Amino acid sequence: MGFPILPFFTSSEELKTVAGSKPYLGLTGQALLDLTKVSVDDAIAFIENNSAYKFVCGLLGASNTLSDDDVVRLLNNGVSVLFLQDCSMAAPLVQLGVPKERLAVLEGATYTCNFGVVQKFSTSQIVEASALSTDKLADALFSSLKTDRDDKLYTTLVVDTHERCLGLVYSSKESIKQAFEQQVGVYYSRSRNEIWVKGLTSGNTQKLVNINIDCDGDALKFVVVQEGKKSDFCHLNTTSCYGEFQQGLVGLEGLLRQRLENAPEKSYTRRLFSDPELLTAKIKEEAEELTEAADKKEVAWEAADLFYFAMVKLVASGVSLDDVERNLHVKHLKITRRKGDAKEKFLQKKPSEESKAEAAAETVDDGSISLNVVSDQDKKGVSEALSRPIQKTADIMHLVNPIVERVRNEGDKALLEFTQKFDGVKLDSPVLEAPFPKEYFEGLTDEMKEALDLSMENVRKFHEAQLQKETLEVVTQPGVVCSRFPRPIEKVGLYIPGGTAVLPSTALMLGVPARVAECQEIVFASPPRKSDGKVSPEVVYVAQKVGASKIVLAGGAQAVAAMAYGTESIPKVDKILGPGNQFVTAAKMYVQNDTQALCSIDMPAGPSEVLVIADEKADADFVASDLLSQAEHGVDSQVILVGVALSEKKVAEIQDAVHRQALELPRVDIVRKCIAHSSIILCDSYETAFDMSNDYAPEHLILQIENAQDYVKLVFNAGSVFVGAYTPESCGDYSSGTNHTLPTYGYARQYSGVNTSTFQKFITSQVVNPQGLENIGRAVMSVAKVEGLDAHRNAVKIRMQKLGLLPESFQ
Ligand SMILES: NC(=O)c1ccc[n+]([C@@H]2O[C@H](COP(=O)([O-])OP(=O)(O)OC[C@H]3O[C@@H](n4cnc5c(N)ncnc54)[C@H](O)[C@@H]3O)[C@@H](O)[C@H]2O)c1
Ligand SMILES: N[C@H](CO)Cc1c[nH]c[nH+]1
Ligand SMILES: [Zn+2]
Repeated sequence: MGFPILPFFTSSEELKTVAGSKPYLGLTGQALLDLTKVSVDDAIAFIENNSAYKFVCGLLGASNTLSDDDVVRLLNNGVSVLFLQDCSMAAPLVQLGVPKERLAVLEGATYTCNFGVVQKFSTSQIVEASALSTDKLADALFSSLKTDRDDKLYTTLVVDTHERCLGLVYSSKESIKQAFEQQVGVYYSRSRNEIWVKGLTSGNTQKLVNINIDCDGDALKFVVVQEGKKSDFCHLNTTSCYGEFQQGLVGLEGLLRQRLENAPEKSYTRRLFSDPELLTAKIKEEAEELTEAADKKEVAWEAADLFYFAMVKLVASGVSLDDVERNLHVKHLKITRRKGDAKEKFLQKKPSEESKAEAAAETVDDGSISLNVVSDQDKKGVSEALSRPIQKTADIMHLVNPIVERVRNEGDKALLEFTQKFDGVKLDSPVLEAPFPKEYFEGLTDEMKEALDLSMENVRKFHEAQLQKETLEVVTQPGVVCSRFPRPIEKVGLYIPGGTAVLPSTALMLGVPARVAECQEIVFASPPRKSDGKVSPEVVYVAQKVGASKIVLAGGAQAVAAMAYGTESIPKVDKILGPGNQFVTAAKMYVQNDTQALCSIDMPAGPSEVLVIADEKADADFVASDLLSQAEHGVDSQVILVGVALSEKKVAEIQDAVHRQALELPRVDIVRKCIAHSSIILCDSYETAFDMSNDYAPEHLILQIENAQDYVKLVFNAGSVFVGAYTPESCGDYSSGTNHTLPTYGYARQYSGVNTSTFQKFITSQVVNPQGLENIGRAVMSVAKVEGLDAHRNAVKIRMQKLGLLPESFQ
């Protein structure tokens, strides 16, 4: 259950003064810092200097003003959980790499923490530290505590700071109050029937460190430091009421502390304390022996030796095991980890690929923009490298479902509200009707028109060639003619992303084939610009050219919902197509599954990704430029280089080119985050490289290898392939003629990218004449019989009997 009050520190000043003047606040073990007012440095200093507060949380303001770096710094330096006032604040933090369980979102009037302990904090339990007193803390405790004992005492477990049980005692309300006031172990003695200040007579007093309640509120736990000469808890002069503890690390620490004070002059421990060189040598020696130990017994033996000498070092340096454990705890809270590579001098030379990968990895130690390097022999590493940086479906759906539901139920009103919330634009109407007003084309240059026209023409040529117009006809048996004919999907909704970049190219990639397929109504949707609430003139130009009837001025899940269900001003469409971020993709998947929406989608086309297969002959600059062209799309994009027999030198050249080119890009911050979850995988053969690629099923596959065209036959899963050194992926993004709306997340295993048939459906028909019925009728009847579907059978039997194709007596 935890302590029922969360002291709230509302300023840096308060942190310094109140925490010092009210040491009893530390007994709660927890604190919430207002991160809109407490500086990051002060928050970290507070955690470092106040070890009593083991569970320190931070409250982010409704619109988080902390930079990503500050958030990471806080979590890496001991902040356990971030309290969020609004659920929409969670997604960007999760994207940043903050684990979900480290976020407590305000729901109703309660923050729920699921990290370390499961604890719900209602806003009434979050109380300003300056307003708290020992009485208030005790009263809050009493309101959560219960006892079923006749004497109304509370069962109290006493443990030391290593959570080892010292004994079981009882507390009364008065003893608890005194414990708060004095911060020492005060209980209630049942035998003497009076308040019992532990150690008052024996001298074995206790410093009280923490008070806590168990999960169902019927037992207290006091964490204490046993003080006094022998540090015994039990009246039988043993450390605990269950006897002495086993001589583990804590016992060794105690023993060495005593030895530090009184070890005989010539004893070995004394020598160690007074000869730092000897101690250093012993630690190294034992560490080496541990690395060489082979069987379990040997490893345990050598580890114990190493711990012994390490403990001598701790005691000699005045460092306690508590300090080490606190350090481990803060490290456990870190959300970014060091690479963990060993220093050069400790590395033994290793052969071949593995060493190549490690050597290459070492170049990324310093904030440079470079990819993680793994060898294909490292199966776990490869699997991690190829896992996509996306949120779990359940998590993203949790955010998207309420948006879709609200737009579905409240139409334009909800749509306009979400546009204001997520895109920062307040609009009067969510839709722009064709013919589009002149002012929407302002800023469009002739050069841009020409570029768009050229791209549209190439996309038209390639997609028109794909158009299936003819009716397919096959005579399966004499008298049985089967056919299939295409029809355009009537109303299509085309989503054009506009979050971090405006993509008029997507408008043409979707609009042109919709036009080629002769869809009757084309509706565009794209997020409006913050500056003036319009969409870019390039998007409007394409909309006009392909004959779109409307542009929905909205983005994200809300735009998808509006087109799927329709609103007062937006028509419901039959199919939604187009790429987008995780919210857009999740909303498309939602509406596709809702039979009430009656709306299909093209495919899951989420954050862009590319896999480049390169060999030693590849140009490092070309490879780097292709990786970066997809990395700049978004922080959740991923780029992978599979290197076939690459030399160390080549890997270094590529890393160097990535770094150099990235620094020149305006979107370097996005690139940096994308590259952080992107990798180079080193392998020996083209076959292995293609196996890996087929397994990953990338949206884009680039082949920068010798005789690239010959290897296309090895491609089984990919959205679109870019063959040879002079085929950058950007050509497909804009102008070559292929479509750039492609399956991501590995869905290239089962989906094709957008093509002309994506805008069509195919209807089959058949004609059966008497001769045909004679040829297939008996088969139909037999199968219908075995299925027990007599009406099916009758429909054939009646006809065949009238035609005289069956005897009258046929049953
Ligand atoms: N697979 C493909 O074929 C393909 C093609 C082009 C682009 N893309 C990808 O499309 C994506 C475009 O993403 P984008 O973000 O730039 O634009 P977007 O238009 O897809 O998304 C922007 C919208 O997301 C919504 N949003 C943002 N934060 C939100 C939050 N916290 N909660 C709810 N909704 C929120 C807002 O409504 C905003 O309008 C990129 O990842 C890019 O890589 C993919
Ligand atoms: N590469 C993206 C598809 O993943 C499409 C795009 C549009 N503009 C630039 N690129
Ligand atoms: Zn692109």
